[in-house]
Order: sequence, then structure tokens, then C-alpha cells
Amino acid sequence: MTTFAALGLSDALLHTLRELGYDEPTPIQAQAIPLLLAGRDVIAQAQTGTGKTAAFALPMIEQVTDEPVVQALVLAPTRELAVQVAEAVHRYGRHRALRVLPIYGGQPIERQLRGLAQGVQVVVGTPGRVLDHLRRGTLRFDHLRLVVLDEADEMLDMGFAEELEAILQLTPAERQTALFSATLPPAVQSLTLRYTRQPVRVSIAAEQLTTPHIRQIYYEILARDKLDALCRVLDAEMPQLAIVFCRTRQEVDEIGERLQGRGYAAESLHGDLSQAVRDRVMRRFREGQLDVLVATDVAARGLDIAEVSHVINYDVPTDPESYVHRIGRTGRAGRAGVAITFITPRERRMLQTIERVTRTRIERCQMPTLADVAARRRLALRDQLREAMQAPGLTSYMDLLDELTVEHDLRTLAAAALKLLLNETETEQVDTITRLEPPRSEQVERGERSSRARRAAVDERPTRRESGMARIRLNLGRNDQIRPADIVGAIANEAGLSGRSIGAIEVQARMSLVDVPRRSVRQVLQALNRTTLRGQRVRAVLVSEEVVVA
Ligand SMILES: Nc1ncnc2c1ncn2[C@@H]1O[C@H](COP(=O)(O)OP(=O)(O)OP(=O)(O)O)[C@@H](O)[C@H]1O
Ligand SMILES: [Mg+2]
Repeated sequence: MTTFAALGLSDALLHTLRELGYDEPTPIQAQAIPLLLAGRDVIAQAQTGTGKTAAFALPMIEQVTDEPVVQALVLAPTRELAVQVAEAVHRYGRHRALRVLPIYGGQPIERQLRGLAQGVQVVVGTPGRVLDHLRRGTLRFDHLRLVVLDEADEMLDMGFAEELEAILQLTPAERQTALFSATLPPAVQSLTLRYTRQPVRVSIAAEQLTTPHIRQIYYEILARDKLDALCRVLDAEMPQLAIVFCRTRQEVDEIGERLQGRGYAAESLHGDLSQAVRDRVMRRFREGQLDVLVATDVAARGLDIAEVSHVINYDVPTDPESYVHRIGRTGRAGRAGVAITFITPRERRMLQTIERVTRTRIERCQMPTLADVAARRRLALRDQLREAMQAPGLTSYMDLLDELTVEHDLRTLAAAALKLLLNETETEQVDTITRLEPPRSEQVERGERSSRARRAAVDERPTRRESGMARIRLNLGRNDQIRPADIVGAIANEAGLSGRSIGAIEVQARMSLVDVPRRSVRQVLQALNRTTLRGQRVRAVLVSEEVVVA
């Protein structure tokens, strides 16, 4: 086993590492640090959360002199990552009191100018703003010795190629260059050929592109069930911190708001927000004031927050690299994590591509039932109670207890207290989520069709599911236009959410014949029998007072 000392690091740095609790180097650190100390160019690939930052920051700190001129530059794709890496370099270099300055767009340029004027040794920035400063002449690279491109592939993907080239052209030719990422697809080749000199490739041999510490599962559900499913998953999993990734900024805003509306401590993060808001959201999330961060891929790369226990892909990522980085926000530095991906039936192929590229099997799971959620809450309450019993401060409650036990039996009293704590109003668990109401975006597109669907669904109430059977009660009024497609939609909804294939599930849609004229029921029956559900023909028959769809 290698030690940090054996890698050739100075005593002062070794001391800092001991203080930080770093006992031994990670594999990427063991390989990259000696090469970088020897002045070689390095192209390094290693799984998420395996300490790539220290792999470049430690040799950087050793090479930088006390002279107050910019000697090292780290480029990162996002502002949040630039800030985090700057803080990491500062932390690793604290025995040296290194001056490290993050430089990124959206931050007042005056502050950066002041910082630069004071003389910094290391700059960590996003390509756009760094180039800005170079062109203004407020940043000079005459003494630059080391350039690191963190998440190099992402910077190219984001269209920063020109900026990167322009920046690299303004650096001394004899500088040292290093690229780091958990994914380095072939597109990075041309950049490496032009801007590195005889680079050494370091790639940590791993069976999978993702880390084994992350449990990877997926649920297949319909798009319109996603929000319900998300809430169900959050309730069942009770993450310490969770990041929910969505595809678009609008969706991030919408899901963030709807989660807030349902009482979750959630906030949104994406590139349209002002820097002040982005900073505040990140600070609150890191401090644990938020439970859920809803984000675009802006949060997919590099962010290192130990407490993130769950990553949820609300939308399946459009490329495997994005999947790798997104789920890599959990399961860091050997910790356990859970990654949950929602896919709609049409997205199965995308999932297969991800599995193939990452060489990982993602396990299909059944959506947790309300009973599962209740069971989890009870377990959690049990743990909390045990903790509370150990903690001081119970005396004042004993008086109340003495008062109550005069009249009541202790067991009944405790049970009532538990009931209040769990706040479970329903004694019988209803295990269906059924609403015909489509999400807001769909409603707009569907126009007046949706208003009919809503009306038909007003009184729809889920009934209790028995083994393997989902029942949906549709209370349809006399004047409702009954659209078979809506009924089928509700059934598909339920089947999708329960994660079962429709072939294996028996479904009943009931209509009260008291309110619905027989003629309408006949029409519905005929129409239902012309409908298909996930490629299977629907069979609907009238059984006394009920229309049964199977
Ligand atoms: N040798 C070590 N011993 C213990 N912890 C370490 C060691 N090296 C790094 N860490 C910790 O591991 C965590 C992940 O490190 P880092 O952010 O550098 O990962 P990464 O490889 O850059 O991941 P990503 O690909 O997601 O950017 C950090 O919290 C860091 O403090
Ligand atoms: Mg990193």
C-alpha cells in the first residue's frame, strides 16, 4: 500500500493531510501525484468521488512558490465547481497560506479585480470569465507553470472549445498541462494532442465506470406520474440530502415549486438564476437547510457534498456520461449512496445504452407502496424515540405523564402519543395514486380536452388494492363526457406506478350506473374495446353494475 509520504510530498503537506484525516492516497492520487511532481503532462480518468481534486491540487501546491504571481490555473465548467475547487486548494494549502482566487461569471468583477491586484498564486475559474480577464489585461499568465482542466470533456461539451484554446494560447509554451475527469470520451483527443506534451495517461482500471458504492435502480413510470412517484420515493427513502436532476430549467423550476407546495424543503438550481440566488441555494443545501436540490446538469459535475445520500434522475439523462456524473454526486469517498432513475416506457433504449457504456446493471424496482412508506416512518420514529430516551430534558414531561396516568393506562397513552407523532390520519392505507389530471405543461397542449378529463376525474377515488389488483373507481356524473382514453390513461397510470407490466395486472374501472345513462356506458364499452394499452388490446365487459376492464 502506498503512503502519501512515498509519493514525494513535503512534510508540511503530509501534516495537513493528516489533519484532514487523509490516511492514505486513493489510487488516482497514488498514480497522478508522482507524475505531476515530476513535471509530466497527465490525462487522468478515475471514478467520481475518488479524490481527483487532491490528485492535482497537492502537486500544484508543492510546485507553487511564495512569489505573488499567478503560477497555476484550474479551469472548471461551472461556477459552483470553481468555488469548490478553489476552497479545496486553499484547504490543502493552508500550511502555506496560499492565495487562491475563484474567478467566474455572475460575480462582481470589481471583487475579482481587487483580488487579482493583491497578487494571487492560483486561479480557479470558468473559461468565459478567465478569458475576459486575460483580454482586459487584468490577468496575466507570464509566470504560469501548471494548467489543470477539471472535467475537460464537459467544458468541450458545453461549447467552451474556443475559449479553452484561446486561454491555452495565452499561456507559456513550456507550461505543464493536466486533464481530469471521470469520463474522457474520444472527443477530448484533439484537445490533448494540441495542448499537451507527451502526456501520460492514467486510468484507474475499474470494471465499471460508476462506483460500486452506489446502488443503482430504476422505475418505469408514465411521464404524468413522475411527480407523485418522486414524492413517494422521497417519503420512502428519507434521504439525508437528495439531488433531483431534470432536463430543462423550466422543469427544474416547476418541480422545485411543486415539491415546496407539498411541504418539502426543496429549492431549484440552474443557469438562469442570478449568481446571488445560486450561491444562496448551494449554501443552504450544503448546510443541510434544504433536503432536496432540484437541478439541471449544472450540478452534475464535480460537486462534493458528503451528505448527499440519494440522486434521483427525474428525467433519464440524454447521454451515459451525464448519468455517470449525476449519480456520482452520491457515494463519495467510499460512502454508500442510492441512485434512482425514472424512465418512461419509450426511454427503455436510453437506459440500455447507459447500462452498456457504464458496464453496469441498473436494477428495475417496484415503486414503494404507501405501506412501505408508513413502515419506513415507523422505523425512523423508533430510532428517534430511542435517541430521545437517551437525551436529557425529559423531566418536565414526566409531570405531564404523572398527571395523565392518574386517569389513563400507560400503554394506551403511549400509543396515542405515537399516533400523534406519526400524524397518520388514515387507518387504512390506500395504495393507489390515481388522478386523470395531466401535469400543467400537458394541459396547455391538450387544451379543452383536458378540462373534460379533469371533470371526469373530479370524484375519482382510489379503492384499496388487493393482491396484484389495482382498482380505480371513476365516479362519473350524468353530464360528463366519458372518454375511454381517460379511463385507460388512469389504468395505465396505476399500472405504471406500481411498476407492474400491464399484462400481469388485473384492473377494474368502475362506473356507477346510477348516474351514468346506460347508453353512455355502452358507448364507453365499445370504445374501450377498440383501445390498446401498451400494445395490448383492452377487453371490457359489463358485469352487472360495473364495467370491468382487463
Ligand atoms: N486520500 C483521501 N482520503 C480520504 N478522503 C479523501 C482522500 N482524497 C479525497 N478525499 C475526499 O474524497 C471526496 C471526493 O473527492 P473529489 O471531490 O476530489 O472527487 P473527484 O474524484 O474529483 O470526483 P468527481 O469526479 O465527482 O469530480 C472529497 O470529500 C475529499 O475530501
Ligand atoms: Mg472532481
